[in-house]
Amino acid sequence: MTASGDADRGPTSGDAEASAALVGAPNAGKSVLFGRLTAEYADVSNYPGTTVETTAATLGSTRLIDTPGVHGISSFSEEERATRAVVLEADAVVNVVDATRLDRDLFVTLQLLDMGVPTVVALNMMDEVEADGVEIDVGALEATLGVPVVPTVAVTGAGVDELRDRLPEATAPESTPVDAYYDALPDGIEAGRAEKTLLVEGDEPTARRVGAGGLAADGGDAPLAGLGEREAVYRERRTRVRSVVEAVERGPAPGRSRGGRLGDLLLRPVTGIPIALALLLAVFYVMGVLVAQRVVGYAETVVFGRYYTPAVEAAVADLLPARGWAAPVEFLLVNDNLGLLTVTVRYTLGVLLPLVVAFYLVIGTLEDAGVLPRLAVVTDRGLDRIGLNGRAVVPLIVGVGCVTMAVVSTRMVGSRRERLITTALLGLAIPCSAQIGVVAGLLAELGVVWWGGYVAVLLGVLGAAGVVLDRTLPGRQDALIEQLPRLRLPRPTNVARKTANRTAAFLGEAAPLFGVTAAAVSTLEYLGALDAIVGALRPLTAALGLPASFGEVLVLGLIRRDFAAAGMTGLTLSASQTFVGLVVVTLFVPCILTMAMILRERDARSALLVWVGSWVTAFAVGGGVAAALEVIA
Ligand SMILES: Nc1nc2c(ncn2[C@@H]2O[C@H](COP(=O)(O)OP(=O)(O)OP(=O)(O)O)[C@@H](O)[C@H]2O)c(=O)[nH]1
Ligand SMILES: [Mg+2]
Repeated sequence: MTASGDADRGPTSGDAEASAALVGAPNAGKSVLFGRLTAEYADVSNYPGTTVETTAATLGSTRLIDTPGVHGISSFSEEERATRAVVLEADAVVNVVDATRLDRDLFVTLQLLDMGVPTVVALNMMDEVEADGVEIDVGALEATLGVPVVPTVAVTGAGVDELRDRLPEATAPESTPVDAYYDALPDGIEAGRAEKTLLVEGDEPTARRVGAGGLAADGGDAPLAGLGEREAVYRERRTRVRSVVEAVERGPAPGRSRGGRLGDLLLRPVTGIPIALALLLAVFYVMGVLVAQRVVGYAETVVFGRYYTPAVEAAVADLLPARGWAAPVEFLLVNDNLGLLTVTVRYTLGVLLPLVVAFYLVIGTLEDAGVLPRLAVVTDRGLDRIGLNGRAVVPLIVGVGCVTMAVVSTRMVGSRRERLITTALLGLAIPCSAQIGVVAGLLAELGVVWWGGYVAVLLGVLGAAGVVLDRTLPGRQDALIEQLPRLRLPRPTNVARKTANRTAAFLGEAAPLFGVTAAAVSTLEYLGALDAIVGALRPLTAALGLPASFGEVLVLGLIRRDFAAAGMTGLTLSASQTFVGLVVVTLFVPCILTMAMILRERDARSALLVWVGSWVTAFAVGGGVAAALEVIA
């Protein structure tokens, strides 16, 4: 259902099916509306930049497209290019406006109307407008804009039926003040109103498409000089936005709502840091104590230990003949190390699944509330010191959910340089949910101090790696802090749906991969080759003060770091050995799917940098921690 936006495509004709696109600022509620209108779930989170690729589904006979949030239809960033391409092709646009931020969001509205794109405005978040004590004269707004305006509360579904009904009324005014600029365009240009508007705004892909660059080049001017009236057009449009807002909005300036005050507390270091610590403790308690010790403990000892594993072993023994060829098959299926039907199933369903689901619930709740970007800001004011702007926070947060997805969302991070830094940090130091789950489980048995130590080591590595990358990569960072989302009460239905989606994706991806990995490792073991590999890794494991069997954990870690963490549950280690092992496993190479994504989104050099860098970091830091623990103990 997901189609990558073909960024530089111009309008094409002859598509039989009508299409409509949801377009608007980041975090305005497009994806919630998309879900309401089509019953297709698109990822929803309370921070800007959740949607990075276009998604389509049908609404009656119309193809409805969800797009990444943008503050303008242009080509400055990857999301904007994706959204611009969709807008140029769509037959109509549902412009989703965050009604609490009219002054910001009507810019896109007026731009769409200037482009002559048939538009219906969904005036979303009307519940929050009401809670703020603000009044918006919807009739007046509709009259001023000259297009249908439908107040909605996407999360409750209010207004969604009316929005669906009025979609066919999508329209645009005959002419707008931007028309005055068209005269300045070179003669003989073949472009519709949408493209003419983009041209006067100096949109380069459009200029290239209509050949305007070439036209101006022999006229002596710089290719876009005659076309780019961007400054003037934008200024004029902002003036119009202000006068529209003044005309239709009444009431207290969006001031200190309860969410606003709490949001401020999170941002101030004195209060924010203790809250962040409290949240970390809560995660530790939920993950480590409730889920790892109780649920996983029960699953391992009772469900698998008492019932499942003995039954499967007995069944395999009964079914397979005790003849020669059956021996390797039996080994593959039920060996104590990574038997396909025994240990692999236990790790996947008994260890990984409960922990992953629990962490998805935790992270989904935090995402829905909008606390994560704030915590990131307060706990890491030094973000710019490691060469990143505020937008990089989101991929790092997404990474805690799934690093593979996060690599895709680095698209929203300003420059190439910052994208590379963010990707590297994701690969090096951000553990994914599956991993955090197992890690928290293992650390819970050691106690809360170790949990604190683990978090501290990771933050230290994150900071150090950032500083090093910042110093060594050429270029400068651009300052750009995305507006923080408003704090909201998490919605259980969204959290549940998101968790279900992610769990299904996790099982679909991890289970087969684990099966293949386990079969491969068992085969190596049967052939005696595993011992050779483990032997080769022995100098490394010995340097960490870990037993040779940790080498097997590393082999699993080459595929996925959470497999490695799960593998550690099968070893007998002392507290400090467990800690060292977990640090190494966390910093070890990204899972192979993440590597594939880095190759797709970046290039082979970056992928190699991250992969080799992970080996070095994991063992350097692990060795350091091992040495330090020896000294303390
Ligand atoms: N109170 C309230 N919250 C809403 C409403 N619509 C959406 N939200 C919340 O706003 C947040 C953003 O919603 P999304 O649908 O992910 O926003 P989006 O426009 O798709 O955002 P991007 O994908 O980042 O561009 C989520 O936390 C939603 O639950 C609404 O009408 N009222
Ligand atoms: Mg979205």
